[in-house]
Amino acid sequence: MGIRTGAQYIEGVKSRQPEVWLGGRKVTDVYNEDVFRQPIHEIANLYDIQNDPTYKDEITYLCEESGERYSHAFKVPKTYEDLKARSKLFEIWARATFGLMGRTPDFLNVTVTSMASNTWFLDQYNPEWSKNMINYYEYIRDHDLFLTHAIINPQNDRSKASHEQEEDFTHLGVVEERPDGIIVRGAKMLATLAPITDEVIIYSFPGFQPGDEKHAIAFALPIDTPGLRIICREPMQDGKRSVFDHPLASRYEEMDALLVFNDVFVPSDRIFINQNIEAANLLYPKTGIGQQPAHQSGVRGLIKLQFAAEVAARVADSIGVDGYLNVQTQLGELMQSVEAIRALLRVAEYEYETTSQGEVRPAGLPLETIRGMLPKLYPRAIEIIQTIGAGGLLMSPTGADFEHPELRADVEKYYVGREGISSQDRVQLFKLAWDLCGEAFGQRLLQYERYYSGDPLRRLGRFYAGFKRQNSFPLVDEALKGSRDLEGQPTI
Ligand SMILES: Cc1cc2nc3c(=O)[nH]c(=O)nc-3n(C[C@H](O)[C@H](O)[C@H](O)COP(=O)(O)OP(=O)(O)OC[C@H]3O[C@@H](n4cnc5c(N)ncnc54)[C@H](O)[C@@H]3O)c2cc1C
Ligand SMILES: O=C(O)Cc1ccc(O)c(O)c1
Repeated sequence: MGIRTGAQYIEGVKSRQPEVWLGGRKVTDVYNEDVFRQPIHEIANLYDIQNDPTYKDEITYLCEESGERYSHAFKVPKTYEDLKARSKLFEIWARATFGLMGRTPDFLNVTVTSMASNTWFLDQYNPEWSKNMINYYEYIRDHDLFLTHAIINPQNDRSKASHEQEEDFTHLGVVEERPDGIIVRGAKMLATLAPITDEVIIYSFPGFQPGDEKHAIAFALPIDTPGLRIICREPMQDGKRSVFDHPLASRYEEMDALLVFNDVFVPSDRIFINQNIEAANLLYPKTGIGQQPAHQSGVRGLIKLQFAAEVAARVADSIGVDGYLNVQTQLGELMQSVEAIRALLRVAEYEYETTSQGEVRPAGLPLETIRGMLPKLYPRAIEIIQTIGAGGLLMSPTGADFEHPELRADVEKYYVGREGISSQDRVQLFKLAWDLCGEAFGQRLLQYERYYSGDPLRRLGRFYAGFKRQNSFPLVDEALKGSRDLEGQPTI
């Protein structure tokens, strides 16, 4: 079939009946649920963009073998140009949501592409698993599917392994093996956008310990598989808030959910890892499934940071405070943050690595540096918007106030900005800024940037340890040589 349109994606959503729970209620019609309506349309827009002649040739490719057109997310990058083509896809899609939606279809599509182009890894354990992975990749590519994923065990007792949790099968695991598949029970988190996706893929960040065998699994299923329950967090919007009052929150909320598997059957051909701790723990570090989606996160994160920086600058300009040195230094800091991430991204792409399988990946060091820096730079950007907007962020009247004949004159007078900025312009800008830096919606966006790639603290610690393994800090040896005499003795 090849690339889908927005309408085809929506048809898919309407055709399914996943078991979705929202605020103590079972959702019977996902498409017509207020909270999901706008996000569904934002995702549909992305599918439409790939059919738009302005972008089509840039972000999709014609496969010679099948004669079909697929998204660049499904092309295994073999050259720098392939990597750049992917980067363009990430950028065009991220711009469409200002980088505020992180788990758009490209994220997991590149992950699965990466799994399928590294089946040497699964082959070591079971050739059936790698065959299943290749078939699954072709299936989602041919149908252009949208996946959610849950790779973290629920946050119960982090000081204990999965098999040591108070109750058995709190963490997802295999309860029964059958000739034609496995039955799984337990929970996994944190499946962003789950209710409006086509499929779910389960794998794990490393961390399984001896005794966790039954939990060490990877598989994929249709999102409406019987027994799979999607428990949504409390929505931050009701789906009815006005675009004037909440220009971002009313459009880009990504729902997050806990997935509960109530004895769900996984057919053999959808199993990628079955009860193998080593395979489950090494899948992430040994294949490209860290680096390739991190490329998407880097490009998207850059757009989001740039957006936040622009909002800060426009807020400052609109109230005439960007001539003050303290405000200028904060804005300058933000512009430099954006430049730093942009430069790292370019280095990651330009200094790409080629694996022994011929797959091209963005360079690890600059990519990991982005992962380390964004969880600090984005919260700082939000803090700067809060600092510059100050009390004004809390003062905005509503769209309804503008429309009320008794109030109109007041709101048009008392909310004006510097010369040339009308009351409505300023209020709209401040509402947008508040969605980003004050609303629960904005706090989630911040939490996303901190945690989407795992715990940033442990990541940074691992980064240093890995850096040390590969670097002997030779400059210090060079410098120390200078303080020794010709016989190598210290000069005092
Ligand atoms: C908005 C949002 C969307 C997300 N979307 C997805 C998604 O779509 N799919 C998905 O699979 N995941 C998703 N994630 C989950 C994300 O992968 C996890 O939040 C992340 O891996 C961190 O795990 P945790 O939240 O369980 O934190 P924990 O691991 O429980 O950490 C909690 C705290 O304890 C500390 N801590 C815990 N264990 C240790 C340890 N061993 N040593 C030292 N300190 C420790 C941490 O530093 C942290 O401060 C999302 C997260 C967020 C916030
Ligand atoms: O390591 C990375 O940054 C890539 C990544 C992040 C979060 C995920 O959930 C995931 O599957 C992959």
